[in-house]
Amino acid sequence: MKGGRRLSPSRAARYVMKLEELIPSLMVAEIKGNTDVEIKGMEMDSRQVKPEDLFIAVKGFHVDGHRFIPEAIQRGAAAIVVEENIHLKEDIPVIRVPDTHRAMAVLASTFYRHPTRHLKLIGVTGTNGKTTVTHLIRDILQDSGRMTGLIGTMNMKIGDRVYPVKNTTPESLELQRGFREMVDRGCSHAVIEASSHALHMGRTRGCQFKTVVFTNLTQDHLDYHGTMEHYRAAKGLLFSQLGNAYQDRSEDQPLAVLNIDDEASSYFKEITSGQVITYSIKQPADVYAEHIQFHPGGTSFKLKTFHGSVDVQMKLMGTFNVYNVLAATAVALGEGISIEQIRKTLSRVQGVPGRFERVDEGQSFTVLVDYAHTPDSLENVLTTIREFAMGKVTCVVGCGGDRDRTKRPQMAQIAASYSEQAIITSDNPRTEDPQQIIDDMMDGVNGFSPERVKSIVDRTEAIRSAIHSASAGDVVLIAGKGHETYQEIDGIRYDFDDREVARQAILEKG
Ligand SMILES: CC(=O)N[C@H]1[C@@H](OP(=O)(O)OP(=O)(O)OC[C@H]2O[C@@H](n3ccc(=O)[nH]c3=O)[C@H](O)[C@@H]2O)O[C@H](CO)[C@@H](O)[C@@H]1O[C@H](C)C(=O)N[C@@H](C)C(=O)N[C@H](CCC(=O)O)C(=O)O
Ligand SMILES: Nc1ncnc2c1ncn2[C@@H]1O[C@H](COP(=O)(O)OP(=O)(O)OP(=O)(O)O)[C@@H](O)[C@H]1O
Ligand SMILES: N[C@H](CCC[C@H](N)C(=O)O)C(=O)O
Ligand SMILES: [Mg+2]
Repeated sequence: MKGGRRLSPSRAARYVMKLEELIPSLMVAEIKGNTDVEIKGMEMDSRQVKPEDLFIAVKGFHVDGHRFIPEAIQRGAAAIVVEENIHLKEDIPVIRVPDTHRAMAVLASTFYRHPTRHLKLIGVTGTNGKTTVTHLIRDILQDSGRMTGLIGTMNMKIGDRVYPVKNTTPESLELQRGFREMVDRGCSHAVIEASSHALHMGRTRGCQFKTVVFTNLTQDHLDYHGTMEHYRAAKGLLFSQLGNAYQDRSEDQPLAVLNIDDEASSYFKEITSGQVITYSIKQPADVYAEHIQFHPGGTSFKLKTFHGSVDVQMKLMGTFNVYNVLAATAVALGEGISIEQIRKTLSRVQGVPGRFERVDEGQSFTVLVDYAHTPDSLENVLTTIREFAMGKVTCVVGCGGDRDRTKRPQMAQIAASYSEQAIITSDNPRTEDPQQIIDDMMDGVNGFSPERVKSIVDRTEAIRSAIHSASAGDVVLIAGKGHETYQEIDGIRYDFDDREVARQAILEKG
C-alpha cells in the first residue's frame, strides 16, 4: 500500500442514476417510499456516505450494517437497501432484498454501466501464484500495446494510477468502480485475482469474465471453507459461471485455462462451458515446458504451444514460476499475442516485490524475502533454494493469527525438513496470542533437535538471529510476509518490513 494514492477510483467522475432505474436489476422483496430520486454514489460503509448516496446495509462477520443506517441518513444518504424489516421516521426510500451483499454486486455493475461488458476481463484463482500470474499477464498485454488494469493483493493499478486495496479481491463496489475507471481511461483488458473468499461471498457477481485461470489447489483457508471440497467448490464458481451473459460477445470465446498437473482441474473442466486451454510441465498439453534448467540467476526452458515453440530465459526462479509463466502464456495466446512477443516480455520481467526478492547489501550470503504463507508455497520455495544453495539454509517463518490453524504444524515441519535451521516466529498475530500460534507450529516439529528448530516470538529478533548466524554461501529465507509493510497485532498495523529489518541486520553484522 506504501506509495499508493490515498484515493479510490470513482469520485472524480461522479455517476448519477435514478433509484428506479436500479431496481429492475434486483430481486425485490419490498419497496417503501418514492423511488424517483437521484443516486450519486453507493456505499456499504456508513462512514464513507456522501450526500445523495445509496447506503447498502450488509451483515458482516463482526457487525450488522443495519445498525449504521441512522449514521448513513445523517450523512445524507438518499436511499437505503436492506435485508431486514426496518421502520424509519425519515421519509427515505427503502428497498428490501433477500441478500444485500449479493444484491450489491448487481447494483454496482448496473450503477457503473456494466463496465466489464466493455473490457476483456481475466480472472485468476488458485491457492498460490495468483499475484504472480496476474502481473505476468498484465506485463505481456501491456508490452503488446493493450492497456490493462490490474487488481489484486498488491493494489489496484490503472494506467499510472495506483490505489491501495484492503482485500485481494475487493468488494463489488470497489471492483466495479475500478472497472469503470479502467474503461474510462481506455483500458481494453482487466486482470484480477479472484480469491476463494470473494467468489464464495459473491464479490465478483456482476463481472463478465472472458478468460479464467486456475493455478493450483493446496491447503489454505480451512478456517473459512471448512473442508478442501468446499474450498475447491468456491474456486469452481469462477469456472461454472464463465460465459454467463456473454452471448452478445460472440467474437470473444470464453476461455478456461487449466493446470492439468493439478487434479482439481478435471473438476473445473467438468463444470465449465468455456473453451479449455491446458498447461503442464509433466505431460503434453496445449502449453507446456520442456528441458527446464535452473541457473543461479534464473531459469531456462523450451516453451511449447499450439502456436509454435520458443526458448525462454527468464530471471524468475523455480518450477512453480514456470507454471506461472505457462498460465500467463496460455492467456496471452488466447488474446492473439505472438509467442515471440511473449518471450520478449518473459526475458525482461523481474518478478513481483516480496516474491523471491533478494536483499543485497553486498554480503557473502543470500537473503531472500518471500510471501510463502501456505505449506505448498513454503515447500516450493525451499526446494528451489535447495537447487542453488551452497551452504546452510535458515528459514524464518510464522503463521498468521485468525487464519487456518491446521496449516501451522505443517509449515513448521516443512521449514525444519528443508533447512538446516528453522526459526519459528510471529506473522500478523491479529487477535491471537503470538506464543499460542508458535506453540501450534511447534507441535509439527517435536521430532527435530533444538539446534534444528527454535522459536523467537519477536520477528525482528528472529531475522537478526538468522542473519547473524549466516556464513558465506548460506541462504536465509524470510517467509510469509513478502511485500507486507506491517505487523498486525490486535487490530493495529505497526510498520514492519522484512526487507528493511533484514537490510538493517546485514549492515549491523558488517
Ligand atoms: C471475513 C471477511 O472477508 N471480512 C470482510 C468483511 O468484513 P466484516 O464482515 O468483518 O465487516 P464488518 O466489520 O462486520 O462490517 C459489516 C458492514 O458494516 C459496515 N459498517 C461497519 C462499521 C461502521 O461504522 N459502519 C458501517 O457501515 C461495514 O462497512 C460492512 O459493510 O468485509 C470487509 C469490507 O469489505 C472486508 O474488508 C473484510 O475482509 C477482511 C479484512 C479479511 O481479512 N478478509 C479475508 C479473509 C479475505 O477476504 N481474504 C481474501 C484473500 C485470501 C487470499 O489471498 O488467499 C481476499 O480477497 O482478500
Ligand atoms: N504456482 C505456484 N505454485 C506454488 N507456489 C507458488 C506459485 N507461485 C508462487 N508461489 C509461492 O507462493 C507465494 C505467493 O505467491 P503469489 O503472491 O503469486 O500467490 P497468491 O495466490 O497471489 O497469494 P495470496 O493468496 O496471498 O493472494 C510466493 O511467494 C511463492 O512462494
Ligand atoms: N491473503 C492471505 C495472506 C496471508 C499473509 C500472511 N502474512 C498472514 O498474515 O497470514 C490471508 O489473508 O490469509
Ligand atoms: Mg495474491
